[in-house]
Amino acid sequence: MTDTLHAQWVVLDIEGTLMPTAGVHVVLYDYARPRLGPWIDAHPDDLAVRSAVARTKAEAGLPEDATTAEVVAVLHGWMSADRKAAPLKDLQGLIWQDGYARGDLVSEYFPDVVPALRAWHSAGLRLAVFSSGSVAGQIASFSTTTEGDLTGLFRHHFDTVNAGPKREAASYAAIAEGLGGPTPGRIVFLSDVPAELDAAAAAGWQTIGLARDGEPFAAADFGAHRVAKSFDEFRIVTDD
Ligand SMILES: CSCCC(=O)C(=O)COP(=O)(O)O
Ligand SMILES: [Mg+2]
Repeated sequence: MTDTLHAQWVVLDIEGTLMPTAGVHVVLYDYARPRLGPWIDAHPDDLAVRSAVARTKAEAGLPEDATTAEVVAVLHGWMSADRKAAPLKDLQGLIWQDGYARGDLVSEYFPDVVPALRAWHSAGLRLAVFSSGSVAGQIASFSTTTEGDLTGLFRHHFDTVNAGPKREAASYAAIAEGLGGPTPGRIVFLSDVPAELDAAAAAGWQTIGLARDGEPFAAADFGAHRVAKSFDEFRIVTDD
C-alpha cells in the first residue's frame, strides 16, 4: 500500500534525491574543474570570488600570498574527495550559473521527480531545497532543465552557508525558522543520506530516505526512516 504523509512543506536534497549523483560528479564537477583557475584570475575584484579564495586558503592552511595554482590544487583535491566545502561550493555555483546561462549545461532529474514536484506544487504543498550546492548554483540548475524552467516551483533555497551543515539538527531548526516557523512535524525532508535524515528527524521533521537503484546510498541502513526507491512509492498531501 502507498504510504501517505501529511505536510505543509517539502524540503528536498538534490544529489541522489532529485538528480543522479553522476549528474553532479561527472557533468557539473567536470564542468567546473578546468574553469576554477581561469574564473579566479578573471574576477580579481569580485567580492564573492575574493572571499571564497581567502576562505580556501584559511581552511587549507595556505599562506595569504598563495598562487591561484595552489588554491586550485586544494579545490581540485576537495572535489576529488567530494568534500563539500563552502568556498568550493560558492565558486562552483558561479561557474555553473555561467554554464547554464550559456546553454552549456542542462539539468536532468530522475524521471519520477519533475511530475511529482509539479503535482505537489499544484496541490498546494510548499517546496524548498536544502543542498550543499550553493543557492546561486541551485537556482541556476533549476532554471535550465530538460523539462523547462522549474524555478517557480520552489519558495526557498538553503545551503550550508545560510542554514548550516546538513548533518546537524540546528540547520533544520534554522530552515524551519526561514520557512516562517511551521510546526516541525509539518515539514518533510527527502534525502539519500541517512545522517542528514537523522539530523532532520532530531529537529522534529518527517523524513523519507531515497534509496535509488545504482546510487551510492542504495544499500545504506536508513534505520527508522521511511525509505523509497522513487517518488512514485509514497504520497505527500497538504494538511492545510
Ligand atoms: C547545482 S546544485 C549541485 C549540487 C551540489 O553541488 C552538491 O554538492 C549536491 O549535494 P547535496 O547536498 O544536494 O547532496
Ligand atoms: Mg544528497
